[in-house]
Amino acid sequence: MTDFLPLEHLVAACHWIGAKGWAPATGGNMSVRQGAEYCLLSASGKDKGNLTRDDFIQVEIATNLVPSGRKPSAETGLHTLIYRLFPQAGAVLHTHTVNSTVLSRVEKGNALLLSGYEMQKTLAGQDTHLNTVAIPVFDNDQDIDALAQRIEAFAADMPLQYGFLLRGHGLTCWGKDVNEARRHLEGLEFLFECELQRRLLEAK
Ligand SMILES: CSC[C@@H](O)[C@@H](O)C(=O)COP(=O)(O)O
Ligand SMILES: [Zn+2]
Repeated sequence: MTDFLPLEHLVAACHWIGAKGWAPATGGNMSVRQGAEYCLLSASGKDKGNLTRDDFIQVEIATNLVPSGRKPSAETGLHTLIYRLFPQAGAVLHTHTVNSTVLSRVEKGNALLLSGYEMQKTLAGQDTHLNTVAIPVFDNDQDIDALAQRIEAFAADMPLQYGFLLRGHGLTCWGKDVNEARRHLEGLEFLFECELQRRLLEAK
């Protein structure tokens, strides 16, 4: 695995996420696609800001089976769902930030609507602040299989793009490669902070 450049990029992304404080106290998980059948997922329960290559575990996308018998993320089923839904997805990042945790609770509906922000253009395919970008919000669940099934059913009617929020939990986002997933994470996090502050100020 030493020559697998996307994994090097992912390890660097994990360190960046840790330095940002977006994966506190072992929260968060990260993965990268390894061909059509497998992905490499962060080990469960580790400090994601300090991961090394050896902390990534191969998982079969179709089955969630782990050839090594090691223990990947408790949220493996959400990563493999993204890789199954989107053959072009190359990396998935899940973070626990204050903005995503709070905003996903304040928003009572099933989507966070973002419009009027120039930074929407950090999201692939968005070219104007005049669009409305809907980020789905799913109620959190400790049963990851059930949660993945709920998300998959939603996606059958309304294709997912960029990422989704888990209420009171955090953001899961992806991209065609680690760089794009990082840009989506940073862009969405910026937008969440703006939206939270806008709601706070306009409520006064
Ligand atoms: C630190 S509690 C958070 C976990 O329950 C989970 O939501 C999480 O993001 C990290 O789980 P992990 O199994 O380490 O990938
Ligand atoms: Zn989590």
